[in-house]
Amino acid sequence: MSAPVYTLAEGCPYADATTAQRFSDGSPIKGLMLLQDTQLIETLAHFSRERIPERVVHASAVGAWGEFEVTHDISHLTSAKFLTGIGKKSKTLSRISTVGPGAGSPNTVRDVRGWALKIFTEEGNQDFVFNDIPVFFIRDPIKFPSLNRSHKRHPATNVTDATMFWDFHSQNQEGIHALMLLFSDRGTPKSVRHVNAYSGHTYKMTKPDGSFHYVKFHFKSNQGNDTLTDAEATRLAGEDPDNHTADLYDAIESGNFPSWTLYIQAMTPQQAETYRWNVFDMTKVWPHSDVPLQPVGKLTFNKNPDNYFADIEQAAFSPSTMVPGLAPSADPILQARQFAYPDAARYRLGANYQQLPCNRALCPVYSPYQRDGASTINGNYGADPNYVRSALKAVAFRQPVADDSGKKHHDVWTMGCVADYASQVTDEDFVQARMFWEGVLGAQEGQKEVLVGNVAAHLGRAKPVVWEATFDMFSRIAPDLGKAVRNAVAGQGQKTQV
Ligand code: HEM
Repeated sequence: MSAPVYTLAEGCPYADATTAQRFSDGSPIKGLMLLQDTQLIETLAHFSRERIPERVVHASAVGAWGEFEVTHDISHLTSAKFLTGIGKKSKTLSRISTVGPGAGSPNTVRDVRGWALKIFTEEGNQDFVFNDIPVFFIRDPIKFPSLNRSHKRHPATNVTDATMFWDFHSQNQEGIHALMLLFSDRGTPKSVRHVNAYSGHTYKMTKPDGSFHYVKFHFKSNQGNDTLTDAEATRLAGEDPDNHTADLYDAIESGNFPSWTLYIQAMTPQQAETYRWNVFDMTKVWPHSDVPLQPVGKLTFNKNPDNYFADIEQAAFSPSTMVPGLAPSADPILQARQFAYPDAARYRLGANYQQLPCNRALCPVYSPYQRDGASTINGNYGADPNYVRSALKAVAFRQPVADDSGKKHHDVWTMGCVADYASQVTDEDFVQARMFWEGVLGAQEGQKEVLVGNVAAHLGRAKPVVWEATFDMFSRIAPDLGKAVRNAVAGQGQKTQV
């Protein structure tokens, strides 16, 4: 292959990429630089603009291209075409991230993993913006900035701060189930190939007749849900901070393609009405014994990005990006997220971020009432009318969804009044955390001690002023847990006993 001819960014060939033009008498040490030196000026000016705003959360990540294949028919639940027809395949783009730390931070820190997936379907893009734990720390969206600030850096010291972390969580105890998962070894996954991903939220699967089911999504790793111990994760963070990034890249490069099985849990609206837990409360799971998992399809990562910045940093995922057949539920966190992600993408990438190659739908896009703006690269719909209902050019529309009584009952809001609302914590919020403590960790030799040790190591770095409230919070799960955390913090360095 012949070598590419170097040019400036406007395409003009240039003699040497290392020269600078200067005015001199030939002396090696004397000379003045010239403003006409376009190569030097463009090189320096572009360098200062290489960074775009980092994601305010989930800044550090790894990504891959892939494929989703339908393995089980669920056309009785949804009209979404990418889920209809066994064997149907769609191209995908994924981005798996830590949440709190900034870009370039060690991969193995104790944190939730974000798990974003874009499925390029014949009906437009379907984004799943999930986490590797099935519950969330809050259920009131206004708390989201506070939650994340408490996990990040202190405003004065700029150091991550255990006191802020436990102060937030001991005063907002609805997150106890998520905390239990975070401080088990699931908070330190072995690699991104070994994490599961969960919608957490309840979504809706809809049919054109207006009927629907409530669903939760689960992507289970076919590599197994494997973890590191706290000590292994800490060692890797120092010795091999890019460990997860390199692991995924190398696996894909060597043809060892990781895969996940997609399952759903589905409930009718009537079942949701009488279910023990509010299906719009993201701090609760639906135990599999209540609502069994149904297999749907297989996701495989099969291609590394050609360029990280172009494919992964510029990728924009949003829970609001949904194809016909899927819809948001009334979960307040999910509702808030419908706004937050496109808003963040416009700030980070500009008004036309959907036109970037990594985000561009593969099916035809005709959105002529959204045009112009910085970096318009889609032809801008030429001379087509830029206003609605023009008689000059016919535009076809999707058939509206019929209204049936089931839909009316859950989606038509005829009574009520505007009121300020904040959820309150009750004993019921500790039930599932207790099920995890007794049923899951209790069934695995030594895992209760692991969780207590992980909590104590972190809480021990916080100021004592937040300890009592935190011990009390863990006692609400089980008195032995609260006592064990108290003893472990008091006796840091001694062996943990539960
Ligand atoms: C009120 C609640 C939430 C708000 C306001 C919120 C907001 C945000 C924002 C602003 C970003 C950065 C987006 C960007 O710059 O492109 C982000 C990223 C992300 N969020 Fe959330 N978030 C919320 C809850 C959640 C929940 C519950 C999950 C998982 C179930 C989640 C998963 C993610 C993931 C995976 C990313 C990274 C997306 C990517 O890779 O580009 N978030 N969130």
